[in-house]
Amino acid sequence: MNKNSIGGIILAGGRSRRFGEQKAFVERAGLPFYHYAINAMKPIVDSMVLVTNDELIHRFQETKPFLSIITDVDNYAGLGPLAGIYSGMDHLDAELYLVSPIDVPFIETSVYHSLLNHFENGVDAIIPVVKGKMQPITSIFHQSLKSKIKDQLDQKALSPKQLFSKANVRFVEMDYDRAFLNINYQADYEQYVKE
Ligand SMILES: Nc1nc2c(ncn2[C@@H]2O[C@H](COP(=O)(O)OP(=O)(O)OP(=O)(O)O)[C@@H](O)[C@H]2O)c(=O)[nH]1
Repeated sequence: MNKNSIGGIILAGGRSRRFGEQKAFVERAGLPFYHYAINAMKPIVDSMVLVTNDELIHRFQETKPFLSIITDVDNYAGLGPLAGIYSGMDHLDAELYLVSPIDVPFIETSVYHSLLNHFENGVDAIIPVVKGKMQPITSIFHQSLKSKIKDQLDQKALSPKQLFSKANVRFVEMDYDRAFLNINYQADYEQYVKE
């Protein structure tokens, strides 16, 4: 793939311990959650990768040709969202990466369009802040962060906050209501998703 392109990374290697069953396959309006992440990015990206784990990979095989399904690179498997982002960057060569978890069933393409408006040369990441809370994995990462993420993973420093302290990050206040709503517990599902 060319440089100066936009890739999509869908983080799908979590264990859903709090939810109690795999969140990716829970449905909103008849569509599994992870499809909302795919659909939000699809109009913008040149290609996309979904990064999961050995246990789940077979369950994602029905998806589309523009989407690669991979697992975290061996050394960092299961180390959290940064491991997934690194693995996605390693698989897809792009300049910018739109990143999404699989538990945001109201995510919209407009979120990514708005974030992209804040990109300029030298920016390493564009991170939304919604109601005062940073949303590090519904965000945009520049390829310049790949080696810094690798350094962090090597040191088992797994927090995005630590990464951002070493990078040129643009934090963008956003006032979306549901787009960033992430479903961690069954109670969240009952309250916000179930119709
Ligand atoms: N590729 C990859 N994705 C991950 C990893 N850990 C978490 N994720 C994904 O990152 C997103 C946010 O993770 P969490 O909300 O903590 O999800 P989780 O780990 O499944 O949930 P809990 O077990 O309840 O903490 C979700 O889309 C997860 O699937 C990982 O080690 N590798």
